[in-house]
Amino acid sequence: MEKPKFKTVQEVIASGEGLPERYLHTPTGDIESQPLDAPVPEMDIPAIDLILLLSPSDNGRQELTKLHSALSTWGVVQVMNHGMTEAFLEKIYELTKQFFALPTEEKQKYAREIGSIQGYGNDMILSDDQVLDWIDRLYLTTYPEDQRKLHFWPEIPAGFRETLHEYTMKQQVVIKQFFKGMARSLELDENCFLDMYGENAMMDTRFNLYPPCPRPDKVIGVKPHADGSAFTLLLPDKDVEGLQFLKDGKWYKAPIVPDTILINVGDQIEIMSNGIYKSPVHRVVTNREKERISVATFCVPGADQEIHPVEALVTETRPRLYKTVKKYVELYFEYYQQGRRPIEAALI
Ligand SMILES: O=C(O)CCC(=O)C(=O)O
Ligand SMILES: [Fe+2]
Repeated sequence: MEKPKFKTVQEVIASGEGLPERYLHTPTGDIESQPLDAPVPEMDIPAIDLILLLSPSDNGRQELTKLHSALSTWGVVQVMNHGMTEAFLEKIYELTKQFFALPTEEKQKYAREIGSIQGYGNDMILSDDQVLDWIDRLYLTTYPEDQRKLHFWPEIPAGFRETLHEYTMKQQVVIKQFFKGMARSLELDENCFLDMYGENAMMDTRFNLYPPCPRPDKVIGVKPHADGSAFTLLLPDKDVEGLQFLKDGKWYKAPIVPDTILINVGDQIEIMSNGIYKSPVHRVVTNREKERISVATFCVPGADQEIHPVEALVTETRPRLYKTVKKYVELYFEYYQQGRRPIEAALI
């Protein structure tokens, strides 16, 4: 059950009352006890040419090898040749910035209702001791179109709705190509992931604002988590770093590569690939001076789809790791706010 809502981060700042205790992390004694703003090395992930992934040429095969290597280690790639122009991506960033810069009363028209995810505001608080994330967000289901709740879709700034619709349709193309590329990189039939993902798959887009934060050493933007999606398309801020991935117990920062889309594997591809492709734990740290913006789209299999390891990836040397799951995302949110990894519930 959701606890009462708290102010948005922008409202906390505007109130001038200082930093509420509810945002402060206390050291736990493990890796998380380092100051959150400790410098970390940059991760070494490739930029993948999306079109080449579907090409039978030698270059295409090399691209598949690159993809396989990145997804089986980091679980993350940057994608180029995704069919969206620099100007179009710029428009999405601008509209996001403009939305969050609107007066509170205007944004509150799209406020999230208690107990549900869609809309403007902050994430659900599920327990009294939940440490709050330094993030305001607008969360919208964008696909299929008949699932849209348009009363949450901002009418101001002008063009927001149309651009989000256009972005959704363009992402659809990328999603299909990426699923096929992943299947090919594992020497599977090109449609095998797409078939499991289902015709009734959904897309949710989350617009994120991380305002400047007075205590980046103790306050986190998004606490460590892995995504519950099949995979996630992310437009990270073009100038301000903050996204970090965990590998072998250490944090690494994601590089900023202009005009690429960052794609990270989510738990459901980890399950479908029988653990070969990793759903990486990641977090967002805050910045003292600069605000940060990002736009994440979660690709979620249809609610009646059974998600399980693809048969061809279960072998004598690689026994089946995961059970069959359905409606994984529902289970996910419960675990996430408790700081637990939902995928553990799917382990055999
Ligand atoms: O802001 C980011 O770069 C990442 C956000 C994220 O991990 C999420 O929304 O799941
Ligand atoms: Fe995430």
